Amino acid sequence: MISTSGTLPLAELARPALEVRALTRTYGLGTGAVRALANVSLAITPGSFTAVMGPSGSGKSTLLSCAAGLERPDGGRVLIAGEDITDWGEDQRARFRRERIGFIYQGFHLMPYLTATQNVGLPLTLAGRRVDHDQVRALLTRVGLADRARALPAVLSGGQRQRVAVARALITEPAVILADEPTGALDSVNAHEVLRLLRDCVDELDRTAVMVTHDPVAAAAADRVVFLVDGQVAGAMDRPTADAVAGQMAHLDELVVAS
Ligand SMILES: Nc1ncnc2c1ncn2[C@@H]1O[C@H](COP(=O)(O)OP(=O)(O)OP(=O)(O)O)[C@@H](O)[C@H]1O
Repeated sequence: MISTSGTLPLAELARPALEVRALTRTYGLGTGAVRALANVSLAITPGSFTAVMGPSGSGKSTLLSCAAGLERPDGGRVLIAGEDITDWGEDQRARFRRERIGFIYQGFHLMPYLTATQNVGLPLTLAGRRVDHDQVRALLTRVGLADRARALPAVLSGGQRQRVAVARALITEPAVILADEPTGALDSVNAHEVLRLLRDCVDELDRTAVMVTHDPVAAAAADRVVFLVDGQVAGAMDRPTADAVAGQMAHLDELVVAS
């Protein structure tokens, strides 16, 4: 789905923000080998919000890790904004990751000794780029934390910490934001707020987001849900509702049989 603001340049609209082609990832060898991903292909449209769901062990985290270049697939390709990162060395992938991918984790992963402002600016600092303090202030305002700019994570609530993490994920204007269970550690009010922020990132800032979640309510914030079962894409749902997603999750085995 394309953002309603329609401000993305045509060239960017034409190519996926993230594409994985025939991705395969196996852990271990011989009889103990586990096939975490088996021939997974996905193309994520710029300016869209995609949820990835599936049972425990279905390959969701492995998919995000491969998409981010944290892990190398055994087979297949990973392209971010048209750049094929599959064969790059670790240093090149790490640099690219810092600049072009925004991460949001279930456990926030903020630096405990840095203020909210410093945490938001950290990806730029690590990339050796100047931190634009007006941009950091604007992002903290967007996530509703303008008055907590100097706070350390320890004095922020879980919801506030995750909102700092959302601002941090946006600072480099990444090609794609990858969120692994971003609401998993939050109560429903804070979860709702974080989902609203992710939605706004897509609708108002033309960002692209891919979120792994177990929660049908969270998945319903996305434009599309992709279902994984046993390391394979087992179906997708556009314009999901929480009830429809929950219904589909209850029948995933049938989807695999049908696919
Ligand atoms: N480093 C690893 N070494 C061995 N096996 C692994 C490793 N990482 C993942 N696996 C296996 O690969 C499969 C997919 O794991 P993955 O973590 O991607 O699933 P998931 O859908 O994210 O699960 P969950 O919802 O429980 O987080 C599982 O069978 C898992 O045990």
